[in-house]
Amino acid sequence: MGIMQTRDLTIKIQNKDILTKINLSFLTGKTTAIIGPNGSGKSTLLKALSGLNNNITGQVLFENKDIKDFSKKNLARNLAILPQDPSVPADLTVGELVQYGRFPYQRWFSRNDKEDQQCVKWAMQQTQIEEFKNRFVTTLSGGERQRTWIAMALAQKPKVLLLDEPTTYLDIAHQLEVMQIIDRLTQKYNITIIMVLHDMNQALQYANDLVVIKNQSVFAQGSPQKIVSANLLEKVFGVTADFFINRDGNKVLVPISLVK
Ligand SMILES: Nc1ncnc2c1ncn2[C@@H]1O[C@H](COP(=O)(O)OP(=O)(O)OP(=O)(O)O)[C@@H](O)[C@H]1O
Repeated sequence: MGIMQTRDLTIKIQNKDILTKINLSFLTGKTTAIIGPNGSGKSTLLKALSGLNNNITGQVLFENKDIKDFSKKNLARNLAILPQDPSVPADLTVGELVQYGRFPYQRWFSRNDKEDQQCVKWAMQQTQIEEFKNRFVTTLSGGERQRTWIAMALAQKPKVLLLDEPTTYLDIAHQLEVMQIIDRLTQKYNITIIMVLHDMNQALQYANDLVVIKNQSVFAQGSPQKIVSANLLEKVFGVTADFFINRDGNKVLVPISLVK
């Protein structure tokens, strides 16, 4: 049994069906990638998993309990989400932003400053941003900024980290950097990662499990190395692709053309 499940999760927005009867289970301490065409409902699914979408029918379960039964703070101690395009106030330093991640642990009558500081330090170490601590977030490069957002989410000390396209806008080296941070979080700290990705090769290389969304439903779920095939790419994205085996023995793909 995975750390999170959806049961007949259905989402309509303004009377339009976005997701219909989604039944998924997410592996504990592993990385799950969610892929699918633009507009297929990936971000909507991620938001629903985080409890940010109240407009759902069906259930989202965290450790077998409906997330509706968690207080906001308690949920935030377990689940952290990094949206696609977070915006940052102009006058916030890296250290201050990461500190915000501690909000779910702070109470008006007692602040556990030492633990807060330790968690902030740990989060900044994991994402290698300690040297930027006193810089304004707005002055960072795209890669540094993305690591800062991840650090803020990590400061929450979540069991599950939800990431929406964490490598968009990054060059290939910084994409790898983010994926390696993610890898370490699962392997060393048993954090469960659920992320929306567009890059199928990143999913093939880094995800333990893949969820493919198409036409408001789950088209397939399973090990990416097993389920990604020419047939799947044709049916889901309408493209033909060639496959190769890389030096690690993993499948990689090269998209070739649109299916006529
Ligand atoms: N607040 C909203 N109001 C109206 N429609 C919405 C709203 N939020 C999402 N939608 C619609 O729901 C559908 C799914 O959107 P979503 O952002 O989840 O897709 P996605 O798979 O993440 O897309 P992309 O790959 O382009 O980021 C889209 O048709 C979108 O226009």
